[in-house]
Amino acid sequence: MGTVVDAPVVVAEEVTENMLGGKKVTVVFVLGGPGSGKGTQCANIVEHFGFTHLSAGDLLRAEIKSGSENGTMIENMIKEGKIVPSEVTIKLLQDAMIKSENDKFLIDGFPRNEENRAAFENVTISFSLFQTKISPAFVLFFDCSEEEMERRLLGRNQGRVDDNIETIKKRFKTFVESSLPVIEHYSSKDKVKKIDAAKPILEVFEDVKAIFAPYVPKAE
Ligand SMILES: Nc1ncnc2c1ncn2[C@@H]1O[C@H](COP(=O)(O)OP(=O)(O)O)[C@@H](O)[C@H]1O
Ligand SMILES: Nc1ccn([C@H]2C[C@H](O)[C@@H](COP(=O)(O)OP(=O)(O)O)O2)c(=O)n1
Repeated sequence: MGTVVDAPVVVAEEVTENMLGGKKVTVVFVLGGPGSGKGTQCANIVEHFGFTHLSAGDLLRAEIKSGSENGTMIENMIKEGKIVPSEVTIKLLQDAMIKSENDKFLIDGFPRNEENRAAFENVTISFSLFQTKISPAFVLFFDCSEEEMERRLLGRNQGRVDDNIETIKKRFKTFVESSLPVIEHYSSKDKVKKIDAAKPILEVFEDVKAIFAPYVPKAE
């Protein structure tokens, strides 16, 4: 019998729960197909419940505009309806969370695939052996038909390079193939709060409000 030599294992000195930038954070993932109304409802939640809204798509579009070295790659992925590699998106989200003075975050449009999810759950803080495991308090899922989402995206009129019928079809395919499995994963852990997002904006917000009731900010 030969000698079995174990491969060296690097172990984090400490694994913490939801600690980031010296604070304990509350994270809600906001998921749903393109055009399901995530951004619209996040704006309402910010106003009523004091969360900070971090849209993965907005952060990626800002990165393109800033002229960063990843800009062209990100733009091409977005035009093709594909998902940008996790390390890029997670760095943007992590930096924004650390920079913010808030400790309650709505993370909109993330995680969009299994790679996004697994990578975020084991974020390693740079420059240290500390590792923090960030898991969401719950996942808000806006459920809407493709027909309705297509109508909304074609009417959104924000000059986005991906709101054209050809890219929209690709985004729907990516959503079904890559994002729905993430929702199923959280569903199996009883973490998904599903909303009927086909209703008018104010009615959708009534349902959202009921879910966020435990997060009413304390009166000053
Ligand atoms: N419940 C709704 N009913 C009708 N239109 C909506 C509703 N929610 C959002 N919209 C509109 O649909 C478009 C897409 O909404 P948005 O919030 O940008 O979606 P997402 O962030 O999921 O892509 C926007 O033009 C928005 O004004
Ligand atoms: N986690 C994410 C979120 C968005 N993206 C890219 C790919 C998506 O099609 C675009 C647009 O996402 P955004 O959330 O802004 O918009 P939609 O939900 O598609 O309307 O950004 C990504 O690569 N990874």
